[in-house]
This record gives sequence, structure tokens and C-alpha cells, in this order.
Amino acid sequence: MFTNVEHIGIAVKDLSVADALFSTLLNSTPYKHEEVATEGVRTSFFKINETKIELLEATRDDSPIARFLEKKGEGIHHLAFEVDDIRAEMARLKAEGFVLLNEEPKPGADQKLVCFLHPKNTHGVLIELCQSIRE
Ligand SMILES: CC[C@H](C(=O)O)C(=O)SCCNC(=O)CCNC(=O)[C@H](O)C(C)(C)COP(=O)(O)OP(=O)(O)OC[C@H]1O[C@@H](n2cnc3c(N)ncnc32)[C@H](O)[C@@H]1OP(=O)(O)O
Ligand SMILES: [Co+2]
Repeated sequence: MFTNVEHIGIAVKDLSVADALFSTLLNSTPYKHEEVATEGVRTSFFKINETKIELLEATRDDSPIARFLEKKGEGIHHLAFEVDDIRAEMARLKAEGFVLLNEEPKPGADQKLVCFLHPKNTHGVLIELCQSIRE
């Protein structure tokens, strides 16, 4: 089951520059910085009540974020939803014809298992499914 919007992912060229802007904008500071080497990204997370913003900078030229920036420039990169059972949702969505970009849940940032759906089947929006990893 989809339970809530978990975060909005924003691709940025320079994380420290974007951190400063979003800190001023939100009158807040990031609660976490985390590198996810498997994705070739460095992230910064802001939280306002239950709303999370994930800023993403590429750490490698072959990172999805690097390619996105190359093609589209900075901007909203993906919409992440929290799910209660990522494997069940992946099987359900695959059966419904959505294209899973990873066949197995993979480690994400902020203590999550994640899966991405190809934007060609979701009206041009890259969708991420996130399930919290129980401590
Ligand atoms: C996991 C850590 C963290 C977390 O929250 O835990 C993250 O969120 S990490 C985020 C970075 N990782 C990913 O995005 C993984 C999933 N993404 C991919 O597999 C690729 O980026 C993919 C398949 C979406 C696009 O791959 P690529 O850029 O190599 O292909 P193309 O350039 O040919 O793009 C194909 C087609 O899709 C359009 N596109 C690409 N990225 C996006 C996007 N973010 N939103 C919407 N559309 C996107 C691109 O423009 C092409 O469309 P076309 O009409 O053919 O030009
Ligand atoms: Co994300």
C-alpha cells in the first residue's frame, strides 16, 4: 500500500550552494547528508513537519543525476512514495505493466529500500518507492 509522499528529489549541480538556498528558503537546516555510492549521489535532506526534500548532487559522471543535469539542468528529479511492503508493491505494479528500473529492492538513502519506475509509463515523472528498513 502507498502510505504517503516520502520525499521530493531535486537534482542540483552543487549541494552546498543548494543547501544554503534551501536553508534560507525553508528557514531550516538539513537534518542529514548522506552519500549513496551505488547511485553515484550525495544527498542532503530537509524536513518540514512530515514533508521531506532530498537534494541530490552527482558524485560520478555516469550517475543518473549527472545525466539528468546534462539533459535537463537542475530541477525536480523524482517523487518518492513510502510503501508498507515494497516487494508486494513491485509485484503489483509489474503485473499492471509499469516498468521497474530495478527488479530487486535496492539500498537507498535515509534507511530505506527503494525501487524506481520508468518515467515513460508514469506521464514523465520518475517515481521512487521507499520502504523503511526496520532497525
Ligand atoms: C537511492 C538514493 C536516493 C534515495 O532517495 O534513496 C535517490 O533518490 S537516488 C536518485 C538517482 N537514481 C535514479 O534516478 C535511479 C533511477 N533512474 C534511472 O534508472 C535513470 O535515470 C532513467 C532510466 C530514469 C533515465 O536514464 P537515462 O538518463 O540514462 O536515460 P535517458 O537520458 O535516455 O532518459 C530516458 C528518458 O527518460 C527521461 N528521463 C530521464 N530522467 C528523468 C527524470 N528524472 N524524470 C523524468 N524523465 C526522465 C529522459 O528525458 C528520456 O526521455 P526522452 O523523451 O526519451 O528524452
Ligand atoms: Co530519492
